[in-house]
Amino acid sequence: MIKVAVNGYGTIGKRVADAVAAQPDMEIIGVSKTKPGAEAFVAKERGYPLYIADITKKESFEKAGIQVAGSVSDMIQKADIIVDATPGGVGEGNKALYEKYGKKAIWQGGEDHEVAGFSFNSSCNYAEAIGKQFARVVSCNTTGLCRIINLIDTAFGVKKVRATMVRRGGDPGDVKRGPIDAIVLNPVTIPSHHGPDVQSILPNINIVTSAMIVPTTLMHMHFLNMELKNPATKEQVIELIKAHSRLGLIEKSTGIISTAELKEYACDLLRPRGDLWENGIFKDSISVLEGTDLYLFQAIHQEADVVVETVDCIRAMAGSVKTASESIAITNKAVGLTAIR
Ligand SMILES: NC(=O)C1=CN([C@@H]2O[C@H](COP(=O)(O)OP(=O)(O)OC[C@H]3O[C@@H](n4cnc5c(N)ncnc54)[C@H](OP(=O)(O)O)[C@@H]3O)[C@@H](O)[C@H]2O)C=CC1
Ligand SMILES: O=C(OP(=O)(O)O)[C@H](O)COP(=O)(O)O
Repeated sequence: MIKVAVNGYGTIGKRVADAVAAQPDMEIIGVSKTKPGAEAFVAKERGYPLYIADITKKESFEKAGIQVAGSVSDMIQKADIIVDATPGGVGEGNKALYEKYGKKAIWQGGEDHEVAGFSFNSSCNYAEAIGKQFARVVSCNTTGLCRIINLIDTAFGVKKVRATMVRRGGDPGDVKRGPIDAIVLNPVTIPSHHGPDVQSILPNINIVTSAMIVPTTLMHMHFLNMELKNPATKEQVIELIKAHSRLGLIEKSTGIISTAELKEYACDLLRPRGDLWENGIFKDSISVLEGTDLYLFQAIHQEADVVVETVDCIRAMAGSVKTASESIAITNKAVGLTAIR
């Protein structure tokens, strides 16, 4: 069994812990937080040993009824690999600790590519991750872009991509974020960081992205245009999407035309926390104009899509499973992911 520690048991960390715990070849040896809170009680209920960043705060946790297993250093020494899910920009500061103990580590998209020197997406570069010591799972938006762009590029060749991300302002549990009533150009400048982030995995893709933030928490929405090198039909694109286990297809017959309805659908499907691990591509939006001009809308559940990618990254770095298709199948089966159709 691969012994996994989650350093940062928050929005992403708690989901990664549950996804790892569900795998037949992995186990959670510990999770960490900096202060007592609801998620500490969830970790206790799940049986995940809780470690803390500052061991001098042990008394505050124990006063709250939370048993502390030790310090983050203690946790790291017990693990084979650490998933760093601390807030964006915090994870970089933990690298020295991982190096000190000679441990493998995976960061999330809030860290720069340079922190790990390798950015990961299971359907794009799984083989390159095999045996690596460090990796970064790219952010939710970049994960969603890489999945579909790589699929279309492999089938038809992509001359250029133009994409706009309409991003959620914060997660449902983020009571300190916004905006409340504005459309915020973020960034105002074009291109946004998403294009170069995609190129950290798909370096040959000509891509320009733009992004904004709006008052919603449920999901991001992408407008995607790809100019193809070779002609395609809408039907061919749909068949390719259907054959990809992390690309969901939202049928017109569901009546779903919004992130709220899609989230409700995921909840009704009894997904854990209503999580949509796959891209939510709106089938009716798929258009191929003049044979080579592809358009589509896709919803991205920011809290979820990186979670299954992180599990595959663990497996690749451990070297236990050599192919993406085999790992993805194990991961998807263990968490209960059958992409929506
Ligand atoms: N939220 C999202 O939609 C997405 C986030 N990401 C990326 O995932 C990463 C994590 O983000 P997210 O889960 O949202 O963050 P959260 O703020 O939800 O969780 C961060 C966790 O890290 C803990 N923490 C904070 N500082 C430290 C520290 N010094 N040592 C150990 N643990 C610490 C926090 O503990 P405590 O609460 O006790 O302080 C909390 O449990 C970021 O890189 C982010 O960019 C990627 C895709 C989507
Ligand atoms: O990290 C993320 O959310 P957050 O930093 O806004 O909490 C998401 O991955 C969105 O980030 P991105 O827009 O850089 O992909």
